[in-house]
Amino acid sequence: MRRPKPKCSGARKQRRLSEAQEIQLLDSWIEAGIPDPGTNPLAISPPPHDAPIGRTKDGGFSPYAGVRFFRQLPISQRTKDGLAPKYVEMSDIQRASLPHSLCGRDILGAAKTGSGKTLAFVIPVIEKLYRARWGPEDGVGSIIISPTKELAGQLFAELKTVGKHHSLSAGLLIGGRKDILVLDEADRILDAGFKTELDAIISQLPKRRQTLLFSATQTKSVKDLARLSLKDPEYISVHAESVTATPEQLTQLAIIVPLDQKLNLLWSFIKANLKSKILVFLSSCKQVKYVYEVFKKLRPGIPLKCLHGRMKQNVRMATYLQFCEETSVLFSTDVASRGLDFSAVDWVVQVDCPEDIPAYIHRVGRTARFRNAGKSLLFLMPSEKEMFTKLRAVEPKIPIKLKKAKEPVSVSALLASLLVKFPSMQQLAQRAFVTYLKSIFLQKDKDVFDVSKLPIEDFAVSLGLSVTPKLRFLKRKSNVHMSSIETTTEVEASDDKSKVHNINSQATVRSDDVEDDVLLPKESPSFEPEGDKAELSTRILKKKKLKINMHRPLGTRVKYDDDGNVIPPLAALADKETGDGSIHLGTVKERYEKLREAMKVRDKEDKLLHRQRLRDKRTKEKLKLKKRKEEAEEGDTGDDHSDSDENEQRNPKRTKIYFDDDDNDEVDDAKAAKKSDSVTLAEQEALALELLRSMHS
Ligand SMILES: Nc1ncnc2c1ncn2[C@@H]1O[C@H](COP(=O)(O)OP(=O)(O)OP(=O)(O)O)[C@@H](O)[C@H]1O
Repeated sequence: MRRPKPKCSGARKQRRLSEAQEIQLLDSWIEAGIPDPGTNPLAISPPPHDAPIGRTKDGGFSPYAGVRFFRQLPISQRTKDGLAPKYVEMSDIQRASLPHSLCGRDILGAAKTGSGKTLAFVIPVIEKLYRARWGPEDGVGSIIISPTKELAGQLFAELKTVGKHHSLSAGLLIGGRKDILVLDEADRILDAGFKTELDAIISQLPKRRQTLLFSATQTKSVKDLARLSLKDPEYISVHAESVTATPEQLTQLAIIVPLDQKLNLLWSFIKANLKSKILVFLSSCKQVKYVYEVFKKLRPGIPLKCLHGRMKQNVRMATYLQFCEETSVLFSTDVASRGLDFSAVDWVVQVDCPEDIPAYIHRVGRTARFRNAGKSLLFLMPSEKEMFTKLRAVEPKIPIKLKKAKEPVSVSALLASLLVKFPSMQQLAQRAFVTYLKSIFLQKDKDVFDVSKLPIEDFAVSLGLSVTPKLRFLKRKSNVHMSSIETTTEVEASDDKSKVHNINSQATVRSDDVEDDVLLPKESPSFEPEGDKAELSTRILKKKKLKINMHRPLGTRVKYDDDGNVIPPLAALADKETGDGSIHLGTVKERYEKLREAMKVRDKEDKLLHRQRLRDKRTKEKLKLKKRKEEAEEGDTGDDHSDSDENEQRNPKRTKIYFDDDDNDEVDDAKAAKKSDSVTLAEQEALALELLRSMHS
């Protein structure tokens, strides 16, 4: 956001003067027309189209509560210029909230998806900072918190567009693994998954502040609101009287489909809608990855994309932007369910049932935005019919209708042959299988989600799997207390919203982050006596919680047999002739000698590679520096720049985007790897000797 550049200091002074005059006028105008607390500006009839705006002939000011157009509001000319020509007439939530927020009140706003809540807080933020003459030297003037990186990026873009004539500097802060945070989608941000981050931010905020909270499904929990210390907030719920909870222009359908037919139906649906922009919701990253990869191989005849929380930040952002532009199919987790304003989505297809009604409302809200039409289709398994009943029973209504499915084209056989041709997909399919079932198992609404009613074997076949992966969590359910499941699944929060709740403990876990049981090491009958099994499984759980077992020798690997059982170290060296598992000391020494030599060679190779990387990096940096120097020299030859132009050149952008630096990560990784390599040999030898000693003692 940049102010137009004045040519000389005289012009700058003039500009400062007019700024001060405008601010004074705006302050007086706002003061003169403050709406009464608790009143709804929508109930006030708008003034005539040609009524005066701002100061009136009698020395008073025009009213602004109840007006219909942005130009009638007491906001700066720069903001009005930023809004035009796209935004002329206000939406209901904007009309209802802006008169209150512009005069500094806290707001708790709820309005349907796609109804323009973003501008309802972007405008007061910009105006508040402008009227306070907030400059970069004053520090952070406003924080906008949103639950996902893409949404934060979108809000940042809107702030830049509307504030483009202002001199504010804005930054976009997005975390690497966890989010940093704008105050949009308030109910989501206030839920348990963001508690630590939000509390940390709130603790740093000044007591005297203005807080604006917006969502399509607003929280009214007194406890939640107390955490934010809202001061006499205005509760603005513009669609509270509305007949429907979802946009009126949205056509909503549901279809009953068995689990093993879902992919067939999805494929048939995509093939039947090749000219449509389709957003497909699945329950976990692994589901998304698998469906995206296999459908891509089957070439449906429309571009396919995927979006989930495990993707690199820059790829996520690029995918989001591409889907805004291009007619394609986007497979996504709930990371795309809230706030994102993809343009002109024709269909939202929910292949996996949403966890609750707010989740349903946000997902379908990605289509039918701002007076545009859209359609949504919800796949429900026979065991999930209760969700349909719940959706129909909610007030205000969700007008969803059941549709009969035609016989879909079967792709299961094609998927099976793909898994044979591309073995790496086998693992994707197994993971998709396990995480999906586990997410159903962990869902809290047991009226809807019941894993025991699902055709598990048929589901595996439908994914192309020839063998049904083991589901250890189902076995554990009968004889292990739920808390041990918690131990294995408790994970750090990420922005992927496919979270589910443990029924017993209400602990928040995410299906994506749940470990794949199919990959869990199992007890090895040949090396562990029967009685030690329980202890072994406890050890496995402990290791998983710690993630890194500090006591394991560096550079060691855990090996598994074909059934996924752990093969104890040195098992391969056991005397095959005696068959009793005994090991000759000479064999072991010989083995370690070989390993030692192999590691020396690897160590050397790694060091060479690392040096080469450093050399490449330095060359790149030198080239960059040289280029910058040349450009600067070229720039110096021109003499017709005003001083602000020079500032511009030195500081080409006042707005900054802060992303995680993946390159740096790589360098750090290389450093860490080098460091660990340097201790590997010595440690390896010491541990080997210790191991040998313990075996023969
Ligand atoms: N006054 C307006 N005039 C024209 N278009 C508008 C207006 N306000 C918002 N829009 C457009 O409407 C679309 C939806 O707006 P926005 O993303 O703010 O909705 P939202 O209520 O925040 O939705 P969600 O609940 O999904 O987050 C955007 O494309 C935005 O540019």
